[in-house]
Amino acid sequence: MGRQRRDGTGVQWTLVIPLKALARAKSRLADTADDGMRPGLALAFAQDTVAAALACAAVRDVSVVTDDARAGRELAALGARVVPDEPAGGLNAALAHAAALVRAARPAGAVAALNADLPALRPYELARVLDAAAEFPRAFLPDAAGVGTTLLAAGPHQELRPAFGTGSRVRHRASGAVELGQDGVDSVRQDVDTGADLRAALALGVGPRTAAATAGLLIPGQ
Ligand SMILES: Nc1nc2c(ncn2[C@@H]2O[C@H](COP(=O)(O)OP(=O)(O)OP(=O)(O)O)[C@@H](O)[C@H]2O)c(=O)[nH]1
Ligand SMILES: C=C(OP(=O)(O)O)C(=O)O
Repeated sequence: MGRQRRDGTGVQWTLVIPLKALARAKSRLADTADDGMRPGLALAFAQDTVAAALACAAVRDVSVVTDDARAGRELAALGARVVPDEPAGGLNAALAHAAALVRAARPAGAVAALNADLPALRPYELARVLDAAAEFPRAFLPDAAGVGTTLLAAGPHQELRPAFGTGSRVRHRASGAVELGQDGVDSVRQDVDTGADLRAALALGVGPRTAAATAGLLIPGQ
């Protein structure tokens, strides 16, 4: 049984969080963190994202889609289920496959894809977004830059139909997913791709793994 809600819609979500191999992750942070640091930084972002997601009252469980052994170990230790990155066809294929696995186990379950690079994520802001998403068959939240997507949600019996990647806001809107309101949910929108994004996330306040991983890092413009 899912946890009882004190407020909100009462819908309990399964989150699917994709994470590529740490050695290849966060390439756009190369001017901020060197090759030796980026894998640890990508893992710290994912750990803070998963920990906040698991602490969210609207979240039943979290599946991380990854083939990275170290990330899988660390995120399973936080309480996430780890799903293999199949069919090796990139981000959207992996998300569609993982969402189908979730649905096979619970056909009427609500499923949402969430980026793994949200180190400032606040559980109550995530609950606000998921409660809003529960009003629609499919819904999404644009990222802080206004061009991408940080969350795509599909209600009971709805296919997720993920179209993540550069410029995904327009694609998700064109797919019929409802764009959710953006007030008061900055921490769910603040993905970290660049040094400027990292600065913005630090200003919001990041989780403890990201705080430790960025201590002593010279971030451009900071
Ligand atoms: N499982 C899985 N996750 C992926 C894949 N490609 C990207 N992701 C994840 O999807 C989210 C957005 O990915 P990207 O922006 O393409 O990659 P990134 O590592 O965040 O950043 P860049 O290397 O700078 O592009 C991140 O959480 C990634 O880890 C994939 O092929 N499989
Ligand atoms: C995958 C995405 O994120 P980004 O490329 O910003 O990491 C997206 O916005 O769909």
